Formats: sequence, structure tokens, C-alpha cells
Amino acid sequence: MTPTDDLFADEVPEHGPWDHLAIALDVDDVVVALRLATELQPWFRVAKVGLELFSSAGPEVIGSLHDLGYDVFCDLKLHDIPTTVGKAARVIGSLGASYLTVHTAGGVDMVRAGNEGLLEGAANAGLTAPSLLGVTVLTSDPDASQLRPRLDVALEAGCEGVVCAATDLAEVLEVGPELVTVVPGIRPEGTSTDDQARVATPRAAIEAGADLLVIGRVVTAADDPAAAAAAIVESLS
Ligand SMILES: O=C(O)c1cc(=O)[nH]c(=O)n1[C@@H]1O[C@H](COP(=O)(O)O)[C@@H](O)[C@H]1O
Repeated sequence: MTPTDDLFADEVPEHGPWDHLAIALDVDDVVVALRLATELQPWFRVAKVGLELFSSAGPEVIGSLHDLGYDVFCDLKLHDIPTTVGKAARVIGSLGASYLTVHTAGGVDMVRAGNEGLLEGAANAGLTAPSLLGVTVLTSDPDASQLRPRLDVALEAGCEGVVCAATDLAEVLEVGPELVTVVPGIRPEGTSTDDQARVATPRAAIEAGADLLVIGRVVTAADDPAAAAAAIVESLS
């Protein structure tokens, strides 16, 4: 069953809830990752490569996911001296990733270097400009008191978007209404929060203004990942 089978029997819709869904491929085996990505392709527009998959599969996985039709979200959460972050971001930009994360806790100079590097890498490779996302306060942290200063860093350094909890969205959109908002910690009603502290249901996150929901274990660790993805899309339809 795919979104088109289920919801729109006679026509193939160009847009739907899946425009707002990123699948976090948090596995350490590229074969498993690509199998999941292939199975889940009808339900997600964006595939997220995090530290686990990037460490195991290397940068080539970005191209493999792109070839499957995904926009690729490279979630490396860079945090180092500005020169190192800038150079790493330039490499990622040249590989065709659409999004890259950096920790705003690294400060304005570091985040700006990441942004410049990312855009330069993409431009040198003749690719569309990717988006730098500033991670504000991790959703595993129950204390969001650093949200405002980190948003200020993201805005001053020119981030196109931020990663935040759904519960942070009101403040984020007040301070930076133009920011693309990416929201992890998504948990449908009645599912385990695991190590996440600030969670929300898919619908609550979208209603609070999220542009892109990061969906992880609720789908990838489900007995039937496609059915779990279908249930999320249905909850948003
Ligand atoms: O940058 C992220 O994607 C991220 C930021 C954050 O604050 N919290 C967070 O959970 N993430 C990522 O979002 C995904 C959440 O996975 P689940 O908890 O399994 O839904 C993981 O890949 C995390 O690395």
C-alpha cells in the first residue's frame, strides 16, 4: 500500500503529507539502510543520514539515496573550530546533500563558516544551494533554556533553518518566522519516548508550524515499517 493507492485512487498527487516527512535511517549497515529507503520511498521525500550510517557507509551513501529519489539530509551536527567546520561543510556541499546540520552551540563564527563552506562546495560542483540547519537544543534534553541564544546564533550566522523540538516552535517562529523548521522527537500517541525528552505527535508538530518532521524508530524499528509510515501519513491527511 502506498499513499497513492490508499488516498487517491484515480490520480497521483504531486503533494501530500509526505512532503513534510524525513526518514532517519539510523542503522549501521548500508544494505539495511538502502532496503529501508527503497521500501519507504512512497512515504518520505527526505532521507536523513546520521552519524551511525555515515560512519559505517561513508559519503557514498548520499549519492545512493539521491539516486533513489530522495533529498538527502546529512545530519553530522558539526561542532569544531570554524576552519574545520567550514572545510567539512564544503565537502558535504559538493556531494549533493540538500541539508547539513551544525551545532549552534559552536557560536556565530563557526556556524557562519559552515554555511559559507556548504554553499561554496555546492557552487563549485554546480549543484543547487543546500540548506544549513542549526541544531538549537537537542530533543533529548529536557531543559530548553538555551533556545533563545542559540536561535540568535542561527539567525546571525545565516542558517536557512533550525532543528528544534515541536514545543519550541512558537518561540522559534516568533524570533525567526522565515526559518525552515525541522522537528525530531516525533512520537505518535501511545509509543515509547525512548531517550527523547521533548516529544510531540506528528499532527501536533505540523499544527505548531513544523516544515519537516524527522521520523526515526517509530518507523525504522517497527515490525512493519511501511505500515507504520502509512499510519503517520494518515494521521496527517
Ligand atoms: O538533528 C537531528 O536530526 C536531531 C536533533 C535533535 O534535537 N534530536 C534528534 O533526535 N535528532 C535526530 O532525530 C532522529 C530521532 O530519531 P527517533 O528518536 O528514533 O525518532 C535521530 O536521528 C536523531 O539523531
